[in-house]
Parts: sequence; structure tokens; C-alpha cells
Amino acid sequence: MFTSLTIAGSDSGGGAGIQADLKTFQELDVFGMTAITAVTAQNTLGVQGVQPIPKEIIASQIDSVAQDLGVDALKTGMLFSSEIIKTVAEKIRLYGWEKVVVDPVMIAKGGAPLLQQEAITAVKELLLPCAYIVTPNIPEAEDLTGVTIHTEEDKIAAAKELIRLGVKNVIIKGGHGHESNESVDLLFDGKDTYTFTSKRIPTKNTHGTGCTFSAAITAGLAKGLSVYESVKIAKSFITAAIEEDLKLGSGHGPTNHWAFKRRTGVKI
Ligand SMILES: Nc1ncnc2c1ncn2[C@@H]1O[C@H](COP(=O)(O)OP(=O)(O)OP(=O)(O)O)[C@@H](O)[C@H]1O
Ligand SMILES: Cc1ncc(COP(=O)(O)O)c(N)n1
Repeated sequence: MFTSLTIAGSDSGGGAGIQADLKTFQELDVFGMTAITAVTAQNTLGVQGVQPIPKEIIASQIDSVAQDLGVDALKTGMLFSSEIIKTVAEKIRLYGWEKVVVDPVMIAKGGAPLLQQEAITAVKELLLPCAYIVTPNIPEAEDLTGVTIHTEEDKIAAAKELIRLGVKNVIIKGGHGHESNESVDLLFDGKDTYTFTSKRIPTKNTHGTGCTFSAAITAGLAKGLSVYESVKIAKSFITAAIEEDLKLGSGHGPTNHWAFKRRTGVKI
């Protein structure tokens, strides 16, 4: 049995955060484990409350999992503060984990901050050097690098800057490139560039797409797949989940975590 750990925030609405990660791990036949960094009161309309968890309890959750169950791959999501980032980065180094996917969650779809502004420096200095893969969306890549992104060349320039900060592989996600009728995710491994393209699906139900995508990549890595193979499957997983949206709530609804497995019917 392969195992994955998600270190992220709880989304009471079930579409993003820890909840999206566990649903994705389960669908991809990986045993999911959690270290909760913050509890959010959230639904499809927005974020109504945020309560960070004390750093000692976060450290303790990670120790509990590491010292008994083992971690084949892990991802980070909402980390909220510099203090939490420092705690998580120290644990990643302590246990020598290498298959680490960092989803640099900053702002919820509705605009609520999920990372304190002053914590961006900690992401760059403490977390990115631990990352095997980082998966920013376009605004996050801009914030982390200072590069304004309009073109594919801009994405490559931002990716190179992230590699310089210590990341091994960068995926700049295209969900926010609304001017195009395609959603193109660009992978850069420090040498070669690969693109993963789907047609842009016209829906407002994209709550938790980034969480789901990075969790699917983590599941692939846990099973020993390459970065390229893991991203390819993750792209199919998220495309199916957006295409067959569930139409829940009256704001930005969740995606459909069952869709990929129902569609493919195969074990990967
Ligand atoms: N409308 C869409 N049609 C097709 N694919 C999409 C669409 N929106 C997002 N995606 C895909 O979903 C994945 C996540 O991309 P996105 O840029 O939305 O991440 P994100 O902003 O971090 O997500 P979130 O903040 O909602 O968790 C990518 O693979 C992207 O290509
Ligand atoms: C706990 C948590 N983690 C991550 C997100 C990002 O997802 P989105 O940008 O779709 O709101 C979120 N809303 N809540």
C-alpha cells in the first residue's frame, strides 16, 4: 500500500484543502494521511472564518504519521503563517522527505487570504528549497518571482526563477489564463519544458482545482511514477473533475472527485 500525507487546511465545504486531497488520494488508490494546519469555515460563497492550529500540534501530527505509518510522498497546501511554514520545513528536513509537492496556496477563489502577506518570504526561503515540485497558479508564480506573466516565455522565466530558489520541478498552472480558450499547464524540470493542455471548460465550479491537481500529482509520486507521468494523470483527473462538476452550492462549487475513476475504470 502506498501512502501520502497532506499538510494543509481544512475546508468545511469539502471541495478544497484537506478534504479535496483525501478524496483524490482515495480515488487514486493511495492511503491518505493528514496534518491539519488551519481550520476554515468555508462554503462555495467564500471563507467565513480561519483558525490556525498551534505549531506544536502541527509538528505532533507530522511526527505521529512519520514515526509509525511512513510517507511515500507528501504535499503542502494552506500553511497560513511564517511560523507554520518554519515548523513544516523543519519536519520535512528532519525526516529527509524528498517527494514533496508544494502547492503555494495564497488566496481563495473568492479573494480571502489563506497566507499572511509577510509569510511569502518564508515560502521562498524555507519551503521552496524542500520542494521536489512546486505548483503555483499564474498570480502565485508572479508573487513568488516578481515576473509578470502574459506569454509562455514569461512562464518559463518565472519557472527558472523558482528553480533558482531551490525547487527541482515547476508547474505553472493555466487555470487563471482566462484570455485563452485552453488551460495550459507548463512543466519545467530545470532543463526541458513540457505542456499539458485541455480545452478551457466554461464553469464557475472550480473550487479546489489546485488542491485536487497537486494531490493527484502526489499520489502518482507515492506510487513511484515519474514527474511527467504523475502530472499527465493529474491533468486527466482534474479535467474530468471539472467537466463533470457537481453543481453544489450557489457560488464557486466543488469539482467531481469521482469522475476520473468512473471514466477510466482502470487502476493505475
Ligand atoms: N476552466 C478550466 N478548464 C479546464 N481546466 C481548468 C480550468 N480551471 C482550472 N483548470 C485546471 O485545473 C488545474 C488547477 O489550475 P488553477 O490555475 O485553477 O489552480 P488554482 O488557482 O491553484 O486552483 P484553486 O485555487 O482553485 O485551488 C490546472 O490543471 C488547470 O489547467
Ligand atoms: C483550506 C483551503 N485550502 C486551499 C484552498 C484553495 O482553493 P480555492 O482557491 O479553490 O478556494 C481553499 N479555499 N481552502
